[in-house]
Amino acid sequence: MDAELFPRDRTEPAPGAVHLPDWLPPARQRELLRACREWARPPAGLRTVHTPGGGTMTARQVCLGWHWHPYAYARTVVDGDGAPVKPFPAWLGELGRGAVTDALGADAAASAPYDIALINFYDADARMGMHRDADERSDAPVVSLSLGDTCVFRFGNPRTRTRPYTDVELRSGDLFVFGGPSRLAYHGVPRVHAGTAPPELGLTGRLNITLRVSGL
Ligand SMILES: O=C(O)CCC(=O)C(=O)O
Ligand SMILES: [Fe+2]
Repeated sequence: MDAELFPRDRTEPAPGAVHLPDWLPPARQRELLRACREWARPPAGLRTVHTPGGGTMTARQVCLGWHWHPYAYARTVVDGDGAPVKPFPAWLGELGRGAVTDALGADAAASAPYDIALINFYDADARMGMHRDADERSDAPVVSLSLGDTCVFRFGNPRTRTRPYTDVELRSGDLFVFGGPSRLAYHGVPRVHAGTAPPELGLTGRLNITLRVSGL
């Protein structure tokens, strides 16, 4: 990673979509990583996701609160070991509210509590195609936290998978929030930069945690 003379700035790549670099201090990153490692254990642990068209997602996933499977939510791991999904902890909801307040202001913080976490683990070859987070029944902003390796996060528009989009570099500790007119924007992860995680974190690869309000 190149050294930097100036801190990275907050940016708004699309209306309602905000990138806050270095939002999570190193100690909170380590705490969140420790929690992710617990959540990834079976039952209802980290799994490979298969899509109805016969595809396999390269990022492996574990869910809290509600289990996402293409393209719906359930209370048990219906496409895996069948176990009940792990509970969504209150402290993660507080983190989500704080994130939305910092990114979009207190008025944007959802009245309904955050109750879903999708945790994706990317190894060096993993990526995620352009998609919308459209299986929730709430227009509350999606909160995305990144740990470990830096990635290219492609953030687009609600109409098409293609341009216009902006490529944002998401590093360990970065926050990205998308709500309002960008809540249903297409986004994806075309690339992970292997070996770029902060060495003191102790993670090989990348974790992304998205927090959502189910409305279910
Ligand atoms: O890994 C990321 O940064 C994005 C993850 C994502 O888009 C999702 O879980 O729906
Ligand atoms: Fe997504």
